Amino acid sequence: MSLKISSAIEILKKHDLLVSSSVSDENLEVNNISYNSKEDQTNGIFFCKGNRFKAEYLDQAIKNGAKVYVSEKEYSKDIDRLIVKDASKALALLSAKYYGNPENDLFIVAFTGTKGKTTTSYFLYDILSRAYPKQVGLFSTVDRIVGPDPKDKFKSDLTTPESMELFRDMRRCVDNGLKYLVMEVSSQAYKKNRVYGLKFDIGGFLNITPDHIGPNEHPTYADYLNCKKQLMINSKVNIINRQTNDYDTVYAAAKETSDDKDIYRFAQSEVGDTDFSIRNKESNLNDSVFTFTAESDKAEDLQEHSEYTYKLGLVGDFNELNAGAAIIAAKKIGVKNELIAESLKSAFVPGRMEHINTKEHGTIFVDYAHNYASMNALLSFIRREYPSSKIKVVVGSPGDKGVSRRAGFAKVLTELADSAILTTDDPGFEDPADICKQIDDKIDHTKVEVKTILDREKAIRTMIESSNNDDIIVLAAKGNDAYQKTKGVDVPYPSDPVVAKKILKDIEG
Ligand SMILES: CC(=O)N[C@H]1[C@@H](OP(=O)(O)OP(=O)(O)OC[C@H]2O[C@@H](n3ccc(=O)[nH]c3=O)[C@H](O)[C@@H]2O)O[C@H](CO)[C@@H](O)[C@@H]1O[C@H](C)C(=O)N[C@@H](C)C(=O)N[C@H](CCC(=O)O)C(=O)O
Ligand SMILES: Nc1ncnc2c1ncn2[C@@H]1O[C@H](COP(=O)(O)OP(=O)(O)OP(=O)(O)O)[C@@H](O)[C@H]1O
Repeated sequence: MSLKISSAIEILKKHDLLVSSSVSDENLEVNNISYNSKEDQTNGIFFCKGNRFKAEYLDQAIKNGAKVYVSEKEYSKDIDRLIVKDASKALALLSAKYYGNPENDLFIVAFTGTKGKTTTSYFLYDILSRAYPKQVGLFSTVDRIVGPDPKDKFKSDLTTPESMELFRDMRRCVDNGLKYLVMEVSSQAYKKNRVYGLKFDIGGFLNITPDHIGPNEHPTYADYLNCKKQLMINSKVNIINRQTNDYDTVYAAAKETSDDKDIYRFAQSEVGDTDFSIRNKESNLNDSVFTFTAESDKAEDLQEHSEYTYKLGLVGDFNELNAGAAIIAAKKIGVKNELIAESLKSAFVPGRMEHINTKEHGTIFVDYAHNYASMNALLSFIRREYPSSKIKVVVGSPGDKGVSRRAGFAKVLTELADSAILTTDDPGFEDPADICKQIDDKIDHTKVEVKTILDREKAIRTMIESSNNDDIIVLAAKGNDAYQKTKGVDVPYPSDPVVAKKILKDIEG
């Protein structure tokens, strides 16, 4: 991989990002790119970016071999430099070029939404992998898959990677023979210009509710919405949940760059003015059956049958909605209904509505729901489908972020749970006992029975041992995370599904 400095200058000028350049040899071709001074920078281009950047990082990068740096400030006159208006935008554009513009060789489908990005991405990844074996990549919060070999699958650090890693991993996808990429795009990705300049073949907008607002994330809801809707502006074909909050704003964003014929709307209830409708036919604790109906001419054109019935192996009405978005994307790519149906029937998403049937202790769901909106969607679904079951929840809230989730959990537990055990979930630098107390203080104890057990494994054991076959236990918010983020360290934790299965083995054999 390489980048010629003259070409970098040309790209920066084209995007009106170049403020000044001080370059001794425009023909220099760098073959190293980095924004982390600790790495080897031999014959490299180094990017000074981020609020916490310090001048000494550049000194270290120069010592480590950097030949050129890109920055919003002139920190040093010791090496060649390109001074730019925005270093994160420059990083995205120049990384794409450095890695040989792999995005041009991939059909990219991206999903955004406050909730459902991971689930929908896995649904579509599975569908496309059946239709086009060994040709599909996945960039999700859980895993990044850059090739067909098991060694090409690894855990993600961010939902949407930093632009440099994004283009690096797209390059790996292309080199490994992949043709399709399914990815999640977080609002932060737009806020931090991780996907700057990237055009998506298909973009899906699932929903938006107030979340991710606070220090280090978005200052206001308006800023959050503005970042999220960028996916619609930057997608050729748009898939939009007709029932999302701020639908008019999202639709207008899609219209900025796409014709009506390239915008597909879908809805779960009779809202009218939609292209597809999803209607639940039946559901149980293992799967749900729903019809997917074309409601407009362009929707008719996309499907072989104007109505098709799917069985989804992941319960929750919100998952039918996620499936709807994946179905439209798959249809647009040309996958047949039968193949989509086969895939959805056996859908599995790590840590999302994973269910464990017990012999004598009810049904256990492990689910990543970790704010009011997602817990409300989850517990309302269970309450509606199983009105006579007791809903028992084990949950904690993380430290150092998302403080509003604590009041959200108190509210949703009061409204919908029968009993709860509050426990530890990624306490960071906070005391988990304080976090649990903050949740507990806001719960109406006349409506829900609450205990605090800080040891998460003990909390799960206590809940399982005290439950019987009519109960539904929800192990919430941690999904299948195999760590507890504690004081800056990822302390290993076996994960909720593993813990629950081990306890069941102990007590049920
Ligand atoms: C707020 C935010 O998005 N921050 C991200 C961003 O940091 P930044 O550009 O501001 O950089 P910084 O942390 O100020 O550091 C300054 C620079 O100094 C460099 N450095 C630092 C130390 C050193 O010795 N040498 C050196 O060169 C660093 O490499 C960095 O380039 O760029 C970093 C990578 O370049 C990211 O790791 C970091 O994500 C942080 C860790 C994060 O957790 N972000 C969360 C909020 C996030 O993005 N979440 C969304 C999902 C949200 C959702 O669910 O919707 C996501 O997409 O994952
Ligand atoms: N469409 C939806 N609407 C509301 N809640 C949902 C929806 N889809 C999933 N959920 C709930 O949210 C949880 C997280 O789902 P998922 O991981 O797919 O979303 P995400 O957008 O990737 O989340 P995050 O950004 O927090 O990683 C699920 O475990 C489920 O409880």
